Amino acid sequence: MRSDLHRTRIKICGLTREADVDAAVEAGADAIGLVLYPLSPRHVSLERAQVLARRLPPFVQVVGLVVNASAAELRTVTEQLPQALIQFHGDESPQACQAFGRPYLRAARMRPGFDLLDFAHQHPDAQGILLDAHVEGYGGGGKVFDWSLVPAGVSRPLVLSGGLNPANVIDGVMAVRPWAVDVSSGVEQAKGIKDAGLMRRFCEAVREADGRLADAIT
Ligand SMILES: O=C(O)c1ccccc1NCC(=O)[C@H](O)[C@H](O)COP(=O)(O)O
Repeated sequence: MRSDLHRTRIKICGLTREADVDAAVEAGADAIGLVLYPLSPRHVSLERAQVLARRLPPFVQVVGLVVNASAAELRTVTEQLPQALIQFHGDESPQACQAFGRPYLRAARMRPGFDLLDFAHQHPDAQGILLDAHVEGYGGGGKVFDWSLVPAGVSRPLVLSGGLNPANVIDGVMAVRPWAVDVSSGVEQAKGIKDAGLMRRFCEAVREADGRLADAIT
């Protein structure tokens, strides 16, 4: 249940440039996502991720996104980017996600018939479940899923994702009332190239949604 004081957290994902990291922080992002998956057009190496992460001020979280990384690769990520919250965005089992013993984000690819309640129960150590659209490949598809598929009572904080942008994020927050939202392509000029104005407008829209929900509660 949301309180009237809830501030929907904002993750902006797929950053590759220093100026975009700075602009995301300026716009009000609470987290920046760095795609460590080599096949993504938004991929950054661990060395670049360290450089970008060092720009973050206190209380802005870096998220390291992996897809079916090996245990050795994951160990390297946690050693070289120890401050990162890991986002599992592939087919990783609950055991694989929990094996490295740290909080993590687990992506769920939403589609009719998907049991999100059970999925969340399988991930008691997940700091959150990121709800993404079910697209070919693994993610970053810019596609909205049917928000009515999200049931009440999910046991882990939810991060609404998938095709969000400044024009639809208010509706998404009002519909799902998530702990946080996540956006990538909806604030881009091109893959991996963010638009400072779109990031600002996205964050402003999330604040507008919070205000409307607070007014509805009080
Ligand atoms: O962003 C990518 O390129 C990507 C590639 C492979 C797996 C996951 C990827 N992104 C995951 C994210 O967390 C995105 O922010 C999420 O899919 C939403 O993307 P969008 O619909 O473009 O806002």
